[in-house]
Amino acid sequence: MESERPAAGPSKPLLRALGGEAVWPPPLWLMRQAGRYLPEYREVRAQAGDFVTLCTTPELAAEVTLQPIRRFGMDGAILFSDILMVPWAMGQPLHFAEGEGPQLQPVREAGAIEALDHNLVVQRAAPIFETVRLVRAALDAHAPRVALIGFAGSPFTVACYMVEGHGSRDFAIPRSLALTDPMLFGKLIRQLVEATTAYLLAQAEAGAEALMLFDSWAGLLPPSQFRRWVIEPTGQIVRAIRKVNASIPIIGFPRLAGPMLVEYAQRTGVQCLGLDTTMELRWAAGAVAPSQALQGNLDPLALVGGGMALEAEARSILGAMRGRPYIFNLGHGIEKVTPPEHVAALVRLVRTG
Ligand SMILES: Cc1c2[nH]c(c1CCC(=O)O)Cc1[nH]c(c(CCC(=O)O)c1C)Cc1[nH]c(c(CCC(=O)O)c1C)Cc1[nH]c(c(C)c1CCC(=O)O)C2
Repeated sequence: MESERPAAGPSKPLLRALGGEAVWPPPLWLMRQAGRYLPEYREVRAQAGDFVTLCTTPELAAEVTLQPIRRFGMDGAILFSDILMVPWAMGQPLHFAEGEGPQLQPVREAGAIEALDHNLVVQRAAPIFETVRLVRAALDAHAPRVALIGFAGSPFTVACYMVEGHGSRDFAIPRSLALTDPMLFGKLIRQLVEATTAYLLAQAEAGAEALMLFDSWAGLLPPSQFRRWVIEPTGQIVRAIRKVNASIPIIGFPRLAGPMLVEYAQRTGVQCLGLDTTMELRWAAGAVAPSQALQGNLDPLALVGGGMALEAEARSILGAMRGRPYIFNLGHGIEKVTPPEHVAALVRLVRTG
């Protein structure tokens, strides 16, 4: 199937970097590059009504995926969806309240956790795979250098929202459950490993060329818990994907992992490490294998502010990463108050090296 498509993987700069090549100037994309800082996104978002409808209407989700590519010409397009669409597809009611972030009906007891069904995911998420197909066809036709990135949340971060029911600074409820009833928390994590593997493989089959696992809350865990709930399940997903798809590159993003990045890089099998804003880049470069790509880690606030500080921060990152496989990105998602012209300026700067 893949051989029939134009511009096969290896010629795309993003895929070459993920393959371990020191491409320069480095390929670039930005976490949350589609979103509320773009007026054209706000227009489609208003048309869709609610966020879940936007994520499950392929024509609209494909349109917002492509908006930042048209405007700025990044090297990667990331599927427009959300990490919480996996619990939604497993049967957990999800709602995005205006200004409050996601709201889920919390699952905390054995009955509620056992009632979730990971087997439903591929069927219920069908519109999301259709979005992948539409975006890939559009890129093949109009932007053959741009690679399509599929994604999911990692089991631990997704479980945090599922158990807590909404965002939190410390996710004390899920972290307590993991300590007091690890058997039950482990059941939830196992369901998520199954669901996430099937969900990512279906994205790959629909045309995604790289996959990313977002583990936004990994850094809340002490090392023993980090090994058990971050490294183990992530490794299981990577190995299960590898059995079916030997080549698709996987980016892991264990946010705020600090020194645990070393074990994560060694033991999960990911091809690329996403780095958050706190990561010291030269340390990270020494902590992972030379063939493992790094991605990150500009402070999203530098992009909000723009000007000389943005230029200085971006240049310092480029200086530290030159000569190794690297993908320019932020260390966390774009802020909604980001002026689009600052994004355009950053793309120009990175492109000129
Ligand atoms: C934790 C997390 C979520 N979602 C995601 C994470 C991991 C990365 C991170 O830590 O930010 C990942 C995500 N969310 C979204 C994408 C789309 C692709 C992209 O452009 O990066 C991706 C990759 C769209 C979105 N996901 C969400 C929006 C904003 C919703 C809107 O348009 O109203 C977008 C564009 C909503 C969302 N979704 C989530 C929260 C906490 C929120 C509310 C925060 C907010 O409102 O900005 C859960």
